[in-house]
This record gives sequence, structure tokens and C-alpha cells, in this order.
Amino acid sequence: MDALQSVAVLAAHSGFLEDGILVQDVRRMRRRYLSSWTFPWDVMAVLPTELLCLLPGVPRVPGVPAARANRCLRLPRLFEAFDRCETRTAWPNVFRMAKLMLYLLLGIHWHGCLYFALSARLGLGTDPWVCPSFPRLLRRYLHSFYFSTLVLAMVGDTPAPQREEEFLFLTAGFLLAVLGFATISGSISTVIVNLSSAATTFYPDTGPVRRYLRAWGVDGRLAGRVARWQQHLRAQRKLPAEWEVLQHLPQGLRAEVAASVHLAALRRVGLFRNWEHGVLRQLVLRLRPQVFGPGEFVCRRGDVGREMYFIREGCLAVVAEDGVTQLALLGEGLYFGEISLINIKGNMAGNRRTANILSIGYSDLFCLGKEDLAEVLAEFPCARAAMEAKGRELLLRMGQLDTGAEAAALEAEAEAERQLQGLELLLRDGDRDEEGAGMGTGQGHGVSEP
Ligand SMILES: Nc1ncnc2c1ncn2[C@@H]1O[C@@H]2COP(=O)(O)O[C@H]2[C@H]1O
Repeated sequence: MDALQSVAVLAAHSGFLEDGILVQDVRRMRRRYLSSWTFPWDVMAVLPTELLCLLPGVPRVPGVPAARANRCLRLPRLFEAFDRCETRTAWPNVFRMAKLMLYLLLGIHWHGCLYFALSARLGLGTDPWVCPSFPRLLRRYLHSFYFSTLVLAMVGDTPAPQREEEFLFLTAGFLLAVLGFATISGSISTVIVNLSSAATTFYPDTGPVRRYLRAWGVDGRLAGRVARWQQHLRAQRKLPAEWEVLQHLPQGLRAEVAASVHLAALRRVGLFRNWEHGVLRQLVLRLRPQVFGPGEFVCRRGDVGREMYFIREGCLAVVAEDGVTQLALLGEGLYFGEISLINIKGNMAGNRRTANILSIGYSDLFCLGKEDLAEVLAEFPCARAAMEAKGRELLLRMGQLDTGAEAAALEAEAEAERQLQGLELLLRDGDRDEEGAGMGTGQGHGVSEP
């Protein structure tokens, strides 16, 4: 172990940042490390000082642990390594618990060593309290470790102390145990709180909703539906608040993460199939995941449309006014709710929903707001045209398209376009005349000026 440590000191060390760039070139890392203050510190930590015990006149075995005290100079590096592991590991709470156990064992070990040292000083086996004089070293160590475990776990089932040193040692041990016990129970409760807060970050806390429903006397069937919906989110690992979890990441990184998670699902939506990767990355951050339960209406006919939906998973039905008759089924990769948002010419419903949409089972949807949709479509006229064509066809089928109004709107649009072109021509002619007149005046200046 010591040899390994020495090699680690002489070998290259961790990379460093230069102008924000991580340098991992071994030669530069080594040069930087050798000129840093940590190098002499590390060298002191690995010096084989225990060899001093081989000198004549120096106590052998009892002196060795003290002579190795310089190894403690590596403690800051150990804590640094712990910190790095804790931020990197996928199981931070398991890591924290393991670290706690390590501290616990180390504390008992050191206390046991002190007990043994005191026993050796007072005389092994000279009274029932001190360590007996077992012939084997391992047995002596195990006895010391057991004794310290009893003291530090506050079991207190140890032989009564006989001498002043023993009273003092035991009292100090009990005081240490009280302190350690408080620290350990504090750390364990932090780990438990972290576990439950991690769960509530991802999923809504069911407690307040349940209490709210009970307080307002909401009927059992409805409360059951809410409970089943919450259960579904957890069981299927659906994260309704995922953007809140990622909100502290910089915009670009957040887009990368969101894209890597959802891009495959977005590509299954027919409309997006041929869109560029970069555009989908921008779009994915505007989408809000939503989960609807069985028998829930996503939108109702006549409501004002504020968002549209892309089906990521699940099956929905377009249902008639009776709420039962299914007019059409919508499945994975399809979208709906766009007609009331995109101003189709001749749409008699205006900005109101043209149909009831019912979730048959659990439906996992991406929801896109009206403004976000407008921005995306402004960049992609082809997508707009495809959406308008599909919407027009549906309106026509539903008898909600006023073809007269559509023709009039198209005519008005064409007329406006013609007028715009005329104006542009006039402006261009005017500019050309001005340029010609300017050149003429310039020449005149050149000739007539004395
Ligand atoms: N017959 C149908 N088949 C498929 N989708 C429909 C049908 N009728 C209406 N829709 C969709 O249901 C949506 C209801 O809200 P919108 O009117 O905004 O947009 C509508 C369409 O996207």
C-alpha cells in the first residue's frame, strides 16, 4: 500500500484547468505537480519513517504506529477524493453511508489502539479492565476492538475501571461516543431526507394532494383516479417536473440532455421526421411532458385552444358530443389540437376546439404552447403548410369549413400580395430615379462649379 502511494506521488497527478481548458498532458501535469506545494507535502506523507524504529535504542513494535503518523498528511487528499466520488457516483447516498461506516470502523480502530497502548503501559492482564495478556497479537487486537465497540456504542458492558487512568480513559470514551452518536444519527437522517427529497423532486408529493381531497370531501372515485395517476407516474418512471430538475444547467447543456432523452420519441412524430437535429433540439425544450389518465378529456369541443399535443405513447379517441361514440383513434407519433391554434382560413370554429379528445388508457403527451408553436412554424413554412392541409381536410370532413369565407380570404391575401408587390416596384423605381438624379447633379457640379 505504501509502495503504491509512493508511486502515486511520483506519477502524474490529476488534470488542471488552464484558461478554462482541462489539461491532461502527462508531462505538463507532472511539471505543475512537482512545482506545487502539495508535492513536498505528499513526499513527507510517504516517507518510510517507521524504519526509524530499526535504529538501536528506539522501541520496536509499540513505536511503529506513532512513527507512521506522517501518513495522516494525506488526509486532505483523501477528503478531496471522497468529494469527487460523491459528485460523480450514481449512488451518492450509498456512498455517503459507506463513508460513514468507514469513519465508524476507523474511530473504533483508533480508540482500540489507544486502549491497547494504555493497557500495555499499565501492564497487560494486571487487572480485569486492561487488555489480557493473550499470547497471539490478533487476539489482543480483537479484544481491544471489541472493548472499544462496547464503549463507543455506549453499551457500557465493560469491566469496572480500577485506576485513575482507566477512569479518565473510559469517561473520555463515553463523551466521545455521545458526540459520535449525535453526528452519526445526524448524517443518517440527512441521507434519509436526501432520499425522500430526491423522490419528491422527480414526482409530485402525494401527501398534500390526498389531504386536500380529504379536506374538501372530494368523492372517493375521483380521489381514487388521482391516486392511480400518481401511482402510474412512479411505476412507469414518468417525470412531469423534469424541466424543473434540469433548470440549473446552462441552456445549451440542458438542450443536449433533453435532446438525448427525448429525441428518439420526437422522431417518431411524423411531422418531425425530416426536421434537422438542431431544430429539434431547440423544440424539445419548449415541449412540456404531460400524462393523462384513462377516461380523462385532454380537450373539449368549444374550449379556447391554447396548446397542441404530440402523442409519445398511448391511445386517444376523438369522441362525439355524447362522450362515448368514437369518431377516430389517435396513436403514437400523431398530433392533435393544432386547428384552433393556426388560423386556418374559413375555419368556422375560430380559436375554439373542434372536437373532444379522450384519453383511453394512460397517455404520455408532449404539449406545445400556442406562442411556441407560432415561433416554430414561422421558421418552418413547410411544417405550417402540412399542418394547414391536414387541418383543412379535417374541417372539411366535419363540415366546419366555410369555403366561401376561405375563397374570400385567399382572394384578399392575393390582393394584398399584389398591392405589396406594386408598392415594392414603385419604391424601387423611385430609388432608381433618385440615383439617376443624384448622378446627374454630381456631374453638373463637376462642370458648373468654378
Ligand atoms: N376526425 C378527426 N380525426 C383526427 N383528429 C381530429 C379529428 N377531429 C378533430 N381532430 C383533432 O382534434 C383536435 C381538437 O382540437 P383542435 O380543434 O385544436 O384540433 C383538433 C384536431 O387536431
